[in-house]
Amino acid sequence: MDFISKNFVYRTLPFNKLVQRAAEETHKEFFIAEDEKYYLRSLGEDPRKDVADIRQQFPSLRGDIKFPAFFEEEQFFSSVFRISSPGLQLWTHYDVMDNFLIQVTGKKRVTLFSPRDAHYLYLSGSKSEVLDIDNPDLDKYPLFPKARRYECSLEAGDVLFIPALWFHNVISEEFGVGVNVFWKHLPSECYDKTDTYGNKDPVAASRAVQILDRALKTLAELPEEYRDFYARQMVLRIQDKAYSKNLE
Ligand SMILES: O=C(O)CCC(=O)C(=O)O
Ligand SMILES: [Fe+2]
Repeated sequence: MDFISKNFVYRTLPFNKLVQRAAEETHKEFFIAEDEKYYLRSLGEDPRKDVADIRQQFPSLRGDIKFPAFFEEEQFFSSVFRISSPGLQLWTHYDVMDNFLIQVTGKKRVTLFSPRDAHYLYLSGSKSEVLDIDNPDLDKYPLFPKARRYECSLEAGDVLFIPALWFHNVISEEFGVGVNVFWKHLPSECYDKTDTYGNKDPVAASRAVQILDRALKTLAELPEEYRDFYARQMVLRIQDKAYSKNLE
């Protein structure tokens, strides 16, 4: 799926039909093409306001789902049902919560990139513009090969811990059913209250970015030579004051 050219559409189907279509490679009934792929990412009761909780939206599955006991119930954020066709690839992105990705059936390849390699990923918001991570366009994305990648294969019964801010790209190698659970590891007030997907930046981060945008506008009032001089000082100050010395 390509979030820039939006090569996908949102459609409604009865659940059994969705499962049937996601499980077959060619369809007798389809929306666009007989080999189209399907992806379900479950939502909350009111998708604009509520977060997904598989225990509420799919109560008959409630008893089947036990989240690994790595966090307190009050840290729970959401649990998302994910069903995908074979061959479906989800763009590289980060989420702001810690996450267990639980594979129920099928096989997935998950490629992770460290948050520290973000500057090689050509980000647009929380998503990377590099879609074909196995065969990237090096004229457009020359720094991409510098990003260290960590790959793993998820099979039925496997659970992958994806820490907050770690980029992930997911390819379903088979028809797959999975569930993921996001939880807050920062104090609750750090998170954006309007976030329903677990991918809005923490409030302090969004505020800092807004202030930076204002600083950039202000710098633009200066002639080039001066703007360059003060911008470089500011970069050095950010590196000195805000970069972590504890991370490799
Ligand atoms: O497995 C998938 O389809 C996507 C998983 C994902 O993006 C997540 O768990 O945050
Ligand atoms: Fe994700």
